[in-house]
Amino acid sequence: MQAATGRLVIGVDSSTQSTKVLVVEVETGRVVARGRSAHTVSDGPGRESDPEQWERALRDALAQTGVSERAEAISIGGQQHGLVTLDAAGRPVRPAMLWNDTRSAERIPSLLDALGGPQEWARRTGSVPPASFTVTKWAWLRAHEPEHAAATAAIRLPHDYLTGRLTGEPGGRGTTDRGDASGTGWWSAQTQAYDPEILGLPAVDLDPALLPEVVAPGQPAGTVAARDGLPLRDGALVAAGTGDNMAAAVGLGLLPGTPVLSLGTSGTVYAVSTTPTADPTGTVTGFADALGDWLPLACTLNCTLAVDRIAALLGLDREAVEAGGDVVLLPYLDGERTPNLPRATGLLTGLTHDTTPGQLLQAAYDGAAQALLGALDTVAVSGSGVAEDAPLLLIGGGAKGTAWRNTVRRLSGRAVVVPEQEELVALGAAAQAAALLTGESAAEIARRWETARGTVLDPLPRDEAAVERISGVLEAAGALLEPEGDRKA
Ligand SMILES: Nc1ncnc2c1ncn2[C@@H]1O[C@H](COP(=O)(O)OP(=O)(O)O)[C@@H](O)[C@H]1O
Ligand SMILES: O=C(CO)[C@@H](O)[C@H](O)COP(=O)(O)O
Repeated sequence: MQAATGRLVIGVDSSTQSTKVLVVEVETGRVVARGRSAHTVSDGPGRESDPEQWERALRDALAQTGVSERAEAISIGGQQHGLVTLDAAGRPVRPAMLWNDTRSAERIPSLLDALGGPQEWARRTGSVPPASFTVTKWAWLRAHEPEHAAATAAIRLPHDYLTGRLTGEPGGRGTTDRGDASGTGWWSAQTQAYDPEILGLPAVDLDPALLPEVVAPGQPAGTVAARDGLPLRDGALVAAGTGDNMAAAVGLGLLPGTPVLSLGTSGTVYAVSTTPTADPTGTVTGFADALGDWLPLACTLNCTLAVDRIAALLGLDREAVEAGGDVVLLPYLDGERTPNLPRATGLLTGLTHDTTPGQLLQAAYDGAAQALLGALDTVAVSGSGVAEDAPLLLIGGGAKGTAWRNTVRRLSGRAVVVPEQEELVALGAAAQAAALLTGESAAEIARRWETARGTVLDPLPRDEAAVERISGVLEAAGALLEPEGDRKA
């Protein structure tokens, strides 16, 4: 890489599978160095990661860049929703329960009832909380591990935890931002503050003093004060950071009218909206964005990892897809959130003697992609200005794959734009950090950096037959996907 001469900032993406760090030149947006370090996630009934491992991964990834100590500001984008519980000394009480841990689904019916039903949750918070949301995880912890709940002196989201490790949380009050706060379930989209009634529900019973301060868009969280071996400059500015999807929206300089499809551990589809949204069906969560607008979003639990797993089971390379056949594969290996089937398992139907392994793999791509594309109409609410034929911005690790690109084109019938820049979450975080130095808005900076520039792939005729096959199987599957008594727990 060319030597760095200008002012530098750091953007971090602490996502489910890894930490990615970009060192970016403020003036030009040029990425001058990068680092990456993997995380481990538990398997078995839950999905957990050790927050201290994220910090070690951050240290490794920063050190790999070789220039991190030159940066004047840093910001963290992180996987949304995870419940990080800290004791009075600021150490994790237990591993974090992640966004894709569905054990807390059992708490949802009573939480919904306690506030007056899904409609009321949507009206207040913008979302009907799925098992991903922090509020359901906290309710689960109180019910199953009361000793851990009692030992909790502070609650943080993954990005808040890392921000706090940088700033040292002066006065013990950590920070978050409106985007990530809007995925907790206890932040009100109406008042844009924590909701005392939700925090006071018997199943939640959470003292707001345990929660971080919600920093206003564009304001810093503090300065680097607690380096603890992190290769950063003392006194460098720390931006508020945000959830990874909000960070990617910033990183793309996203404006209303452009839908985004992100293919990573999670699949997400979203657009910026100038008005708050409230979908009482729960398909779309009405998040806030990081900058003062809104980010209606649908998310699946099974995307690139699930498809890669099916390819591995078949002994195929992930690109070895074949067209044809009538097989349908719903790859709900981790339960699913869209559609909301937290205890579902994968379902395969339509096999014949003629079915080839490549067709089975293609069916896995189709099942994963259609779950997201089917939610696009609900994301395209008024305020988001998304037209029926608006091209889709395709991002995330999966966007590098030809099979993913072609599946999205074939099932959406839309043109697809794949940005040249691959790490949009980290770039968005870098833009947040740069905004602290220049006084511009982070999205303006990203637009100045031309981060959304990329290859345009023309639309393919929409494969209506495949879309209908998938919805037909979903409708007919009933109890196979939603075990009896699922919603009564
Ligand atoms: N060249 C590629 N083609 C298709 N998929 C890819 C390619 N490279 C990486 N991936 C997929 O990207 C995924 C990781 O994407 P990423 O957006 O980094 O995930 P996350 O942010 O959830 O950790 C992997 O699960 C892998 O399947
Ligand atoms: O739960 C959601 C969005 O609501 C996920 O999108 C998480 O934010 C995890 O993101 P990745 O690690 O897959 O990027």
